Amino acid sequence: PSPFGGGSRVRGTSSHAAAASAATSAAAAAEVGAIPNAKLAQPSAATLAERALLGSDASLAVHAGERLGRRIATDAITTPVVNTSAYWFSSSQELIDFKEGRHASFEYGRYGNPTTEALEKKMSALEKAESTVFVASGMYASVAMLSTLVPAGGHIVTTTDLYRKTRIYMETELPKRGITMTVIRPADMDALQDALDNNNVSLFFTETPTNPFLRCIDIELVSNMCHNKGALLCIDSTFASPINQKALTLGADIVVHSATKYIAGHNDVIGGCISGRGELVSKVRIYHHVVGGVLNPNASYLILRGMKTLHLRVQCQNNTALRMAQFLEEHPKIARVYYPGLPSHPEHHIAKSQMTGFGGVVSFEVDGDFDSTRRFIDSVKIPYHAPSFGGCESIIDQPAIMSYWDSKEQRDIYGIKDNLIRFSIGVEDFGDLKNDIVQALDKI
Ligand SMILES: O=C(O)CSc1nc(-c2cccc(Cl)c2)no1
Ligand SMILES: Cc1ncc(COP(=O)(O)O)c(C=O)c1O
Repeated sequence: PSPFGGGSRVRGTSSHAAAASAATSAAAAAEVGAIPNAKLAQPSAATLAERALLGSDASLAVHAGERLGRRIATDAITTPVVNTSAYWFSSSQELIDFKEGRHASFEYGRYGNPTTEALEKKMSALEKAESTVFVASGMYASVAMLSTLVPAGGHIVTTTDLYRKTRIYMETELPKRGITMTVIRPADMDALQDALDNNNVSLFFTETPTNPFLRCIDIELVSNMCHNKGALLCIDSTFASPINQKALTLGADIVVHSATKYIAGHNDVIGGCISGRGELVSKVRIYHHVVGGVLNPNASYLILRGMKTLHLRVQCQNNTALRMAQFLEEHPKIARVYYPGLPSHPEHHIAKSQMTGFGGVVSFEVDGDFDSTRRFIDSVKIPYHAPSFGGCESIIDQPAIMSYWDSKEQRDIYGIKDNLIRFSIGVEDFGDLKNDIVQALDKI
């Protein structure tokens, strides 16, 4: 087999790198994802070696998927961007070996890419997942998961507090496949049990923490409730990031992320990922290979590069957000603060039990009306008035305008008050952000 493990042949590679790559190419071929019809395999020798070497999230964020056994064999420290739409084979026999799972490659760009594969391995290491597939956006990740794991005519459960576009997709597209849905309030475990008892539930899909009220669901509890009834549990863990929460270790079957947010972390790329057991992720990957919401390898590189500092950024954002939440909760012009790290949060006890940090987003209600809230937003100087969250630059928005301007009815149904603010804390200095918020509050 090629010394470079299949299609990504790099000229001028050192013998060391070639030997490392050759040692992993056969094992890598069996890793789910390289060949969609491969039997579910044990982790490759390289993956096992990495796990033995890299114990902490900090080391995994920097090196997992890249330090040992990266399929792209060069002497470069960084993972090269493999810009190709197709992969070549040296002989018909090599192509047959690929088709039958003995030779690792990707055949065509929609079926995979070595740069993206390194990223997938890094995420699998951080989420303690058997497999991860990276895709074009967080929304596509949710769509691919729902399209694959919920059968036509199936029934799902989800929660009232949810990213609005995810809700819109489930309300408008799933019924076209005869799929029905029960919507429960995040803390209403009786409603979840009732839904599981009275429906053949395929999947419970929820965010935790949720957008925008940062409600928290007890992952271990709901996974047991679902599994007792043969239902799968998928957690959208975007607001937590894999640093603060490892949902698979708590019983979730699948985790999805908008990599656009904390994972890439620089407000410069859109992506998504699905992580979990190989048997489940392989089904999503096969769907993805057909439908083709492909993550461009240049985007993969930006996300890989962002993940190098994921642990540092998230820890900083956790700390600053907690200090900001505590400050806001004491301010006379703030009516209410929603932050899982505050004892006043309805699920603070759940967040403490399943999260190591509470994230960088603080939602709060200004003690005022629509116009005074607008004046506050328009008076802040450091946070960008923009959508999205989780990046280095602080972002602030008023969901009543940003996400729900088109529907007063929806705002009323989901409790999106005119004075609600979402504040995504970046990695700026807390003092600078606090002073900026103070001067803006002084103006209302
Ligand atoms: O609604 C959209 O399609 C994108 S706009 C959107 N912004 C946020 C959001 C979430 C947390 C904090 C902040 Cl500042 C913003 N969530 O969706
Ligand atoms: C919780 C959550 N999941 C998914 C998404 C969608 O991700 P993307 O914008 O990468 O499609 C968002 C977007 O804000 C989100 O807040």
